[in-house]
Amino acid sequence: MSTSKDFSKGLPTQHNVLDGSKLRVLIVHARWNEKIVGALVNGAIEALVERHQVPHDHITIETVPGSYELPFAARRLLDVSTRSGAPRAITATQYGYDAVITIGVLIKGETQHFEYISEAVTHGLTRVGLDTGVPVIFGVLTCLSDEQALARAGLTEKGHNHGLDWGSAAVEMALLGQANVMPHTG
Ligand SMILES: Nc1c(NC[C@H](O)[C@H](O)[C@H](O)CO)[nH]c(=O)[nH]c1=O
Ligand SMILES: CC(=O)[C@@H](O)COP(=O)(O)O
Repeated sequence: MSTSKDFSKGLPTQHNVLDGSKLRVLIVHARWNEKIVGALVNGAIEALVERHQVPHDHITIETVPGSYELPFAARRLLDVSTRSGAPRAITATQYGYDAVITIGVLIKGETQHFEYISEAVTHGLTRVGLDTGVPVIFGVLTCLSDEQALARAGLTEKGHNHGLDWGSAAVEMALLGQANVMPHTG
């Protein structure tokens, strides 16, 4: 049984060896809650580049106003990626990216806006992934306070930047099903 002392948040590290050097990754992030979103985006990029060797020029970053726009933008940007003449991704889909990381920070206010947006974004992003066959990483924090959001972006003393996990999740999911890429996890 783990205690709070040896409990560490985030993904375990055995998949950090996955080679993402041939992958093309799209990051779409909201501009709401800019400071927190910025830290999460940086965490995702750090994981892609430093843990998984994704080349900087294989990472495309686009922004949208708020989290509600993320599902539409993810789908639209995937669709135009097939028409842009960009080099093809390594996965066998018609799209130019092997994975999409969507990032936003929803913080509960006084009304039910938070609940409606959270639910719509969650379902929308799930749908984009299943409809396109391109893994869509759910990098949307749904927080009840500013403090919760800051901690999950690694901006507090004991916080953990979830963007790091999202970068690794994107690589793992992009490589899913490809021969000889999964480390033996015993
Ligand atoms: N309140 C938050 C929003 N709200 C904006 C919506 O996401 C959307 O842009 C607007 O309703 C227009 O369609 N977005 C966040 O990302 N975070 C929030 O806390
Ligand atoms: C995430 C939200 O929708 C929220 O920030 C909106 O705040 P409010 O409910 O006070 O309008």
